[in-house]
Amino acid sequence: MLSGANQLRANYRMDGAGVDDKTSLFQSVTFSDGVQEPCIWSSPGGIHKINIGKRIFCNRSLNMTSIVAVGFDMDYTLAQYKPETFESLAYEGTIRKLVYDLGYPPMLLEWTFDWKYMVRGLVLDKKRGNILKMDRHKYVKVAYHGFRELSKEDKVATYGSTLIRDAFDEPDYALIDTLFSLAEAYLFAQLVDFKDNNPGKIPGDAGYSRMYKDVRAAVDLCHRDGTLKQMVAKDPKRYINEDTSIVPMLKMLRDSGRSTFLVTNSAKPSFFHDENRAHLFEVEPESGMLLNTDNGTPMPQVGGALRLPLKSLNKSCKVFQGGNVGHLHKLLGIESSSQVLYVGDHIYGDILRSKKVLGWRTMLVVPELEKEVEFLWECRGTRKYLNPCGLTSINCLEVHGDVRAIRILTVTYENYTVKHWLLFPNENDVSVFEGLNGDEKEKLSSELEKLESQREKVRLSHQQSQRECHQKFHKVWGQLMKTGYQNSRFAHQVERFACLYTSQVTNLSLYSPDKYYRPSEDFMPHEFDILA
Ligand SMILES: Nc1nc2c(ncn2[C@@H]2O[C@H](COP(=O)(O)O)[C@@H](O)[C@H]2O)c(=O)[nH]1
Ligand SMILES: [Mg+2]
Repeated sequence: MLSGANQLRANYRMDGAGVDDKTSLFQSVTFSDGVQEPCIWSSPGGIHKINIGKRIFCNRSLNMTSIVAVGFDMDYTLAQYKPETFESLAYEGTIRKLVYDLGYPPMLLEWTFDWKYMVRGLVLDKKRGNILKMDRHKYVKVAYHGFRELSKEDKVATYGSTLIRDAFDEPDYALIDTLFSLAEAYLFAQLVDFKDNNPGKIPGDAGYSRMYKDVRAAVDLCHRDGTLKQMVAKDPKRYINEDTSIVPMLKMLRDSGRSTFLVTNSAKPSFFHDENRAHLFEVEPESGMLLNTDNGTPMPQVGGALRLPLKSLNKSCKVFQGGNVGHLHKLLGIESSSQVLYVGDHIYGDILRSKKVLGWRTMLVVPELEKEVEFLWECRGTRKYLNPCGLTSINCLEVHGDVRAIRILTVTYENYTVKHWLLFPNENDVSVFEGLNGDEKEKLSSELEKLESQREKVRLSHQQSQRECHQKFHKVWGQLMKTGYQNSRFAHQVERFACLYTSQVTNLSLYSPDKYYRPSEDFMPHEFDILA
């Protein structure tokens, strides 16, 4: 058992730079195979090639040398479920409960699930039957009623008022903030459509909120009554990715002197018992304690200092149910909560609460990120071209030495030049014609009309290009971390609460366990053009 940072051993120095690693620089590098790829420039001696999809991104400086213990969540973190099979299982189990236990029409049993349709970060409006994607200011940018997109007018009328400061939180809204919620969100959208098209067919003619409650209760039951666990236990390979790099990653951390621990709501005994992996955590292989949650044998309880004084903690017993962070820190020799790095997949349960309530450092696992950044890399040129700030020149239309209109020529991108016109003063301002004779007025007027029509064309084509770019990420919801030009609400939460984020927990082993993670520089809008 470790008692402090001073006992850490730095066996692994893969990046060579260790404590003061300022060299982590993201670059496009052409490798010997001729392929240009994004890489990490990770050591003074050369390039340590890390695929961009596997990179660890940093929001807040984190010096691993001050981390004494690394904790892990289990489900969707160490146990990498395959949403295509696991969420389908949850979907089917939920439908069966709706039909057989809650009286929903049997035709639901024929429904199918598109596991790719819903994404994290969406918000369900339970009362209205809508699914929303919003930006970091909680401005609703994309809204669907069931599977029907709301018109811009309907969207603005329902959510556009800046006077109503809707928090878009429980109880009227539900956040899709874990991959476990993809199936219930999809089922909710299906039921909304079904109710609209089949009045009276939903039991008790329940409203949208009631339907959501039923779906939630049915999903919850699938998790509690063993429906899902039993199926996964029968054929784990079908539902969980076998990741052979987890054990080496845990060993690497332990060899570097860190304690490792697991804090989970889940019980996955097979992980520990297969190949005797229990030694990877502060768990005794023979104890079988994790199995006990399933077979009913009492687990050791650490139910709070009042009931169980610290001195009575049985050191040989390494699995606890309940308990509190004080006990855990004591067991791990943690002197300050910032010596703990916790890695999880749930932005609220694992990350926000660990950071805000416990003061732990955090790393969020976002499996979707791998594809997202790879795709971003591929279409980086288009994104630059779509950036509305990319001005290249400004010209003025002058009449009699007066500036009557300003023409802004925007971005030139790979032989494709877009002209964007901005008028000043605008065509409704009659002063633009003051002092001009009839011919001059007509000439200027037609010039302004041309500019206006060209501006409209550019605006529409720009909008279309932006839409196409977003649709490449996801046909309905676009880029996970963006909503238009703004960060999405999900991205905003990641930025605020996750010190680090990455696509897979095992990406930790691609970096030195002594790495000093540093964020990129922040830019305010006024600094951006000058410094970025
Ligand atoms: N009772 C419910 N349990 C749920 C639900 N969604 C997920 N889960 C279970 O939580 C744990 C998460 O494990 P962790 O390792 O990530 O902490 C896992 O066992 C799921 O089955 C739910 O809606 N209701
Ligand atoms: Mg989890």
